[in-house]
Amino acid sequence: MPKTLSELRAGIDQVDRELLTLLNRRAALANEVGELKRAEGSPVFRPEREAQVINGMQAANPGPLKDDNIAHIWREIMSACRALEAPQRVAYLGPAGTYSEQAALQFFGSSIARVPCVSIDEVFQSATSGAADFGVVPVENNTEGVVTRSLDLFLGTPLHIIGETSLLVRHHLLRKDASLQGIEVVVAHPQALAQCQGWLNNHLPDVERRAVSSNAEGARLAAEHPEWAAIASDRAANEFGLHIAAQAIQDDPFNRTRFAVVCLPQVLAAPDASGKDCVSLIVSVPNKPGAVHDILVPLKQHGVSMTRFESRPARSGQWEYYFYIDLQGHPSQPHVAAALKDLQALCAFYKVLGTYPLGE
Ligand SMILES: O=C(O)C(=O)C[C@]1(C(=O)O)C=C[C@@H](O)C=C1
Repeated sequence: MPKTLSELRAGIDQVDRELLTLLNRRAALANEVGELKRAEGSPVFRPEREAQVINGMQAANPGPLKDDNIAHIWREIMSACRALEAPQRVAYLGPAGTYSEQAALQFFGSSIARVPCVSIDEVFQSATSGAADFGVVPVENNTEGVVTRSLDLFLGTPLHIIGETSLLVRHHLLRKDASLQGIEVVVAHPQALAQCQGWLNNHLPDVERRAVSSNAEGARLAAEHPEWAAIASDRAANEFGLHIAAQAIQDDPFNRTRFAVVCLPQVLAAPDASGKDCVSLIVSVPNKPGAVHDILVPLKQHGVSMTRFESRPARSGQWEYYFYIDLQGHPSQPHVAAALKDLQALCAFYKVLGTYPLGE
């Protein structure tokens, strides 16, 4: 005999009670961990431990819940437990409703103290001055390339990268009214305007495109001006009471943006190895033939994979460049340590931006 709806719901209620007891037992343990950490003055947030917990739960997952769901659920559980130890203050490019905010929530879970900033520069300043414990900044988009302001600020900052997360970015055209008729201006962050240029050329070829400081700021303006439209997320549509006049208008359906999570080394030292880690570096090489080739040799010799290689002008007036390099592994692994030592010996400038668990 198949069970009735009320029997099945009674089963769910029973399981929920058990989950409640278990979750509170877990929270009480985290509270005790918090007391231990307070006594020894060590940091609350431990990204490598959280990565291990999530990897472990995914490995043990028999289904039917998907591994993505498991990651999401445990991220929130740990966020709530962490907030009992001490709520972490996280700075990001605001206002509410930006992709940067979404990235911050994806990385830390929703139990954080939010510190929205007006620019990427202010995110770096907040995390440097102590106004926030952590900052979340965009570093690259798979269609538009690197976020140059973030890369340039990495060069001189005392902050280091302790984590990363990447977001599938779906841009919508948002407006007070749900139609495409009578739009005079499209407002958005320059990156979003660039990521949607094909759609804009096809559907709104004669409409002015105006760059603003963030997509959420564009949404705020579109809520004030009925003849303006914004390019932003569905969260921004909710936040500012706008309609989605056209959905998923980004030219690349797999449009992803990667964000780095930064903090002062005093707030959190480089995370221990989690098993799936990355080292980010900035280097420059002497201006001589073959120098760029030479820095790749130690990586090959020690069997270290490079997952990213970007260049930025050094602004020295010469044709000199800084190279932003991501390597797979952790410096506690002898082959990675050996490759880094040999690489450093070849560089005119060498800065480790961070060592951190690979993100989602
Ligand atoms: O294991 C710890 O250090 C904890 O504080 C517990 C816990 C968790 O909830 O599992 C919470 C915060 C840390 O970032 C890591 C893990």
